[in-house]
Amino acid sequence: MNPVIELRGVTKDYGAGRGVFGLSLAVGRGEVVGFLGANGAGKSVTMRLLMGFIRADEGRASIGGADCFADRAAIQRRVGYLPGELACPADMTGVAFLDFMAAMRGASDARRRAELTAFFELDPRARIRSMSKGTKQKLGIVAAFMGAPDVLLLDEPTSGLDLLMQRRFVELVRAERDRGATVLLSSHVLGEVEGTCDRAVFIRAGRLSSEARAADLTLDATLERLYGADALDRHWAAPGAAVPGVAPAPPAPVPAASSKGGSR
Ligand SMILES: Nc1ncnc2c1ncn2[C@@H]1O[C@H](COP(=O)(O)OP(=O)(O)OP(=O)(O)O)[C@@H](O)[C@H]1O
Repeated sequence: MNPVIELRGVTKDYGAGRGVFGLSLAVGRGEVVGFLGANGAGKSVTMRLLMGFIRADEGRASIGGADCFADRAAIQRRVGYLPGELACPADMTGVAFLDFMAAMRGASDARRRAELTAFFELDPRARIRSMSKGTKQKLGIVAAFMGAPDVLLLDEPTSGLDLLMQRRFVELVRAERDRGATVLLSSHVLGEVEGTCDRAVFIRAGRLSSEARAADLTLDATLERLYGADALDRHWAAPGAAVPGVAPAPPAPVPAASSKGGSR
């Protein structure tokens, strides 16, 4: 494989076990890879390292052979990045935000921008401050995809999108894959990973833990990969498993199989 996105032994240590540690990961040209991990596992930190927003303590992150930190200006122009949360002045309108992003990336394909805006039924004229969560997310998606980048880093891309828009997003990523784009996509949504990705890599407590074909992501197998083999046992045993103020319900008795048959 000729990797486009590559991490080699990357560590960013925030202390107290927080951060990412010795990450090695390669995404080949035209591959769509899902990046799965529990809350706080290190997905966004990895994305930010790849965008050159933060500098690794150790190891090397590169995209297309360019060092993500040393060549960050070029990386940030070239890569379509959808952050977990849009960072922009709240007073800005959506249109001004898209203009700003297009100017920053030197990408000004007005037709594609209009097509994406229509596809997601987005009216970008409002001030970002007044937009709903899903509308802001659509704005971020249009900004990330409008330059037709050949590399996309998408951090929880369907967060806040309604079901129809989630489906449209899956269709868009499939079209980008057919176009040959290389994509790393973090997600908590199994259907989205199954619908778009070739394979999934798992991160636990800042370390890559396992890898699976997207087609093999059953719920139980994924829970195990995310939290460990005893995940479900630990969940039920944990004091936090009871909903505050609600007495825990006794476990439902398993229906005894009748020896007389009598199925209806
Ligand atoms: N600037 C920072 N300073 C200190 N700790 C940080 C910083 N950024 C991230 N962390 C810590 O690094 C760990 C990984 O965070 P990250 O945001 O990458 O998680 P995530 O996998 O994206 O989680 P989620 O699914 O909740 O979005 C967390 O413990 C987080 O608190």
